[in-house]
Amino acid sequence: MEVKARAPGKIILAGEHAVVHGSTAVAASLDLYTYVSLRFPTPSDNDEFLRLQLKDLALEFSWPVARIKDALPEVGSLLSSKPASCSIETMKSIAALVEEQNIPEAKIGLASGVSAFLWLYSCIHGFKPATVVITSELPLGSGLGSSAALCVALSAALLSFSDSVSLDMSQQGWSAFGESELELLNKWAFEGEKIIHGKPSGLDNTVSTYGNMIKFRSGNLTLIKSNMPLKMLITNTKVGRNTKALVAGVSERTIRHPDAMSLVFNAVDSISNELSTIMQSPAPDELSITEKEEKIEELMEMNQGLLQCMGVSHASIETVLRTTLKYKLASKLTGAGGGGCVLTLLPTLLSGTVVDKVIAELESCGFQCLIAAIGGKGAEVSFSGSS
Ligand SMILES: Nc1ncnc2c1ncn2[C@@H]1O[C@H](COP(=O)(O)OP(=O)(O)O)[C@@H](O)[C@H]1O
Ligand SMILES: C[C@@](O)(CCOP(=O)(O)O)CC(=O)O
Ligand SMILES: [Mg+2]
Repeated sequence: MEVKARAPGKIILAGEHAVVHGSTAVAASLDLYTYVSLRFPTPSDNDEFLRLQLKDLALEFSWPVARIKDALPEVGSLLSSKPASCSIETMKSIAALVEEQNIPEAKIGLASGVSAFLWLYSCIHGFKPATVVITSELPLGSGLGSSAALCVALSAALLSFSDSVSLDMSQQGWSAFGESELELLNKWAFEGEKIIHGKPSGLDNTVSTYGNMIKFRSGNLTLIKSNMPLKMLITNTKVGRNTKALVAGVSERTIRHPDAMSLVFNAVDSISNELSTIMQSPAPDELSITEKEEKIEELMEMNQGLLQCMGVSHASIETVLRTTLKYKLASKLTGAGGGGCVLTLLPTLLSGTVVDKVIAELESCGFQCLIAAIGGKGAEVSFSGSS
């Protein structure tokens, strides 16, 4: 029997970075997913390896399970349903296991994702042989939460075959988790995100777990119930960056200028709260939708200004902002910034011709545009094969 789990990426409408420092953020899931399948060999397979295949990257890693047991003896004693943090010592042993795989230098960013995999796998399944296959529709390291989608999909697949979760394996197609299972897999995913991000807020793994649009502050989420359709253009600048380094940079700036940065974070908090109020207020007619969109555009511009104050904008992001402004469209970076993706609100009454023109101009700069549906499903699983 094989389990396949999927978890969505996300966009942050307001509050990235400030959310790490206790401000409110608003985020929504995307209809782009990371998929993780897990299969245990049968005794006749005589396979004593833990195998990880990154399908779209054409990479495969494998470790004899005895080697993992040797390197991480303390993890065996952790085997429980309780999510646990990876100690600095264990992290060093995991780094050695990853290093042995000789990841090509150009793809060395994957090392943190592979480390998160080893931690989650060995905590939940110990030293059992298995084959894990990962594919993703999300661009990696672009602000759309591929790291969280990976950790959520991994936790979902791993927990589905563990004693901590009981699911109806006979169900056909994708099925959702119950409340307590979602809570558990979100906690495990957060532990994985810690390995990739250093100091995550928990926003990305939470929106990937629960889907929808959420308001998030200090580990607590509120679902945003909105009838307002939001159409967002996502522009990928294709400038690579690393969330861990950008989050650390904002923390360093906060240490240098605590009073100023605290005011910046407070301003972001107000922006996120106002945004969520607008999203949830009833929309009886088209005029008021337009008014709401204008307010959201202004809040996006204000949030972008504050992200510039935090030092996480980038020349490529500024190019997107300038280009969309020519068409009177408001944009802001989404995710950690420093490159990556930019959001542009496409108002309901905007003509298709203008949308085509702005996309053509952005793509002529070498950027990649997509319009994705937001606020959809969270983590799900599907079973196949006979047990
Ligand atoms: N499908 C995947 N396979 C392996 N590693 C992944 C995958 N998705 C994400 N990662 C890990 O997450 C990192 C990107 O995370 P991050 O810098 O937080 O950007 P984002 O979450 O915005 O995509 C990658 O460098 C890699 O280590
Ligand atoms: C910058 C931050 O707010 C979001 C990072 O998102 P991403 O990894 O760039 O998709 C960090 C966090 O909330 O943990
Ligand atoms: Mg990330």
